Amino acid sequence: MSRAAEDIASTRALLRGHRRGVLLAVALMLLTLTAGVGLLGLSGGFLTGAALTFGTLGAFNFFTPSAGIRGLTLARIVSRYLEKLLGHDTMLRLARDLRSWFFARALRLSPAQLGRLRTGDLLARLLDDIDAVDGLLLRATGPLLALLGTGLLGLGVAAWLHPPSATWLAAVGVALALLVPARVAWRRAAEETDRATRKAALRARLHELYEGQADLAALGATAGWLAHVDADAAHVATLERARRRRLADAQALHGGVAALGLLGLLWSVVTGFTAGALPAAHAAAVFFIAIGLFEVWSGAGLAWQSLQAARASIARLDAVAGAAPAIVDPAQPMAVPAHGALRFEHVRFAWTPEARPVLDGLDLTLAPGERVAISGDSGAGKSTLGALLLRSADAQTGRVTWGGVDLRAMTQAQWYARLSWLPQNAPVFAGRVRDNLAFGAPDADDATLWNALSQVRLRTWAERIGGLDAWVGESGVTMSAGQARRLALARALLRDAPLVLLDEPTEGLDHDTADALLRELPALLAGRSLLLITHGALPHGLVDRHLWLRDGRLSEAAPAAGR
Ligand SMILES: Nc1ncnc2c1ncn2[C@@H]1O[C@H](COP(=O)(O)OP(=O)(O)OP(=O)(O)O)[C@@H](O)[C@H]1O
Repeated sequence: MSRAAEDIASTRALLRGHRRGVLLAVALMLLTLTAGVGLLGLSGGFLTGAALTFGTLGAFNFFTPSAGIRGLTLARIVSRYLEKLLGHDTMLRLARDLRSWFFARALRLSPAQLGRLRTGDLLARLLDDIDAVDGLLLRATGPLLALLGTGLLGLGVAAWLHPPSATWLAAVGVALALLVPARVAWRRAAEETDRATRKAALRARLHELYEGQADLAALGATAGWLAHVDADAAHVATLERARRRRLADAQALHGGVAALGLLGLLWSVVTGFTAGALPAAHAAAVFFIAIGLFEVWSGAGLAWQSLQAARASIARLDAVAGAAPAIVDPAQPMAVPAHGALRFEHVRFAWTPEARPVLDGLDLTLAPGERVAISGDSGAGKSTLGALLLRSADAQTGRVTWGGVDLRAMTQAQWYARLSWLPQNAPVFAGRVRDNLAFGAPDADDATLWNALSQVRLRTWAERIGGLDAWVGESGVTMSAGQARRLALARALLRDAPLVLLDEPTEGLDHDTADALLRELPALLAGRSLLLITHGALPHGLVDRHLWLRDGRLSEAAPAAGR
């Protein structure tokens, strides 16, 4: 792609960027089809002419048509070869660019925006919908243009040889051009959208079956889930069958109309011949051109169907890729100090316009180097506060500032460089221990990585499994929950950022390990500010202030027992 992927606003705009390759492939397609039809017409005319002048070959121009046949044969072979080569190359480039573009556009959206989509649905857009779209130009619009072009050329030659036959042929062509799309595509847009949506739902359900396999098995719910998968699959199969039936109907319709068309044409050329208006060789040429055109036009049904499917998929891709991101970088970001106080000023935030505000007039100041813990009932809004800090969403009123600069006045990259974060469900990635530690601090040497492991009490574990280059499985399957949590904590602490946000850092750890880690945390932070979200009891001296989140605001007073 010549432009930055994320600047292209729609699927069609991205497709337009490939128009040169596509136009060339369509031109080659047109040349191949036209050479095929021309070959059939010329051979038919030539054989008929040669047969009728049998024994008087001296009077028959043998050389011009046979040179034409050789020329068309060669042209057809070469253009077909180039068309396949170029067509596939263009399609693969389109598929590549569509995928990276869609991915880049989806990544611009905030986690809250993306979170509204099921992962399986996103996957379906990335795979099935892009499959339907990458062939749009070469399976749908390209062939339709080529069929039209070959048709017009064929009709032109027929009109030159015998205008009445060309008129009849054009009438049959118009009938086919109306009847075939009417059968496969007319008023089918909603069905194509439904088919794409159902396929995505099936993929999402299968993805969730795979992800939740252990829980479903433990709850004895696998059979029920599989029944849903079967029902979804049956629905998709019904839609696919209906689609294939429509295509088969259209082919049958095409065959019937073409057969009648040929009979009519035969009558027309025979009449022309017997009236002396049409030499036999020309009559045969017109007849064979018609056969060639009907053969070529038989691809129209599939092309129309592909066009409909691609349109539905374009709409699905644009629904994600065309969405405006909730968080955008300012055009002229302000300079941001390396260190400063973090401030929430009268922040009010609701996840949706209809929902009650989770944070309602919240104020908080975290001085440089200060350590503050925030607790509250489940659902009180602690993670929401973290989400605003991470800019997954922005406050509806009030503001969050760092060193006096509103977070919205700086770029996300500027802000993230100042923040280190341990989320509640911190991922462990399939890869080496080293990879899992170092992606927030890529320049850290081995000694620093080992030190980080020691700080979170994972050194012995790491030595036992083979050191920094040992492999850990996806989602930490080769680790205990506590080990995975500590690995993620080590990663957060390794990052050289002035503000550390830890969301339940000791979740999953036994009491003694948790207590020891928390006691050591101030030394590990080495003067960095800490915002600690926690449910648990805190050892003395860990934080400077312990605040409670209730009714959307923070207060120093712990809730009364029994609340
Ligand atoms: N992405 C989201 N979209 C819509 N609503 C959300 C979202 N995240 C949280 N909420 C809602 O916001 C409210 C506060 O949730 P939040 O996760 O911030 O609470 P919490 O204090 O962190 O709870 P817990 O201690 O159980 O983790 C809840 O009512 C929750 O349903």
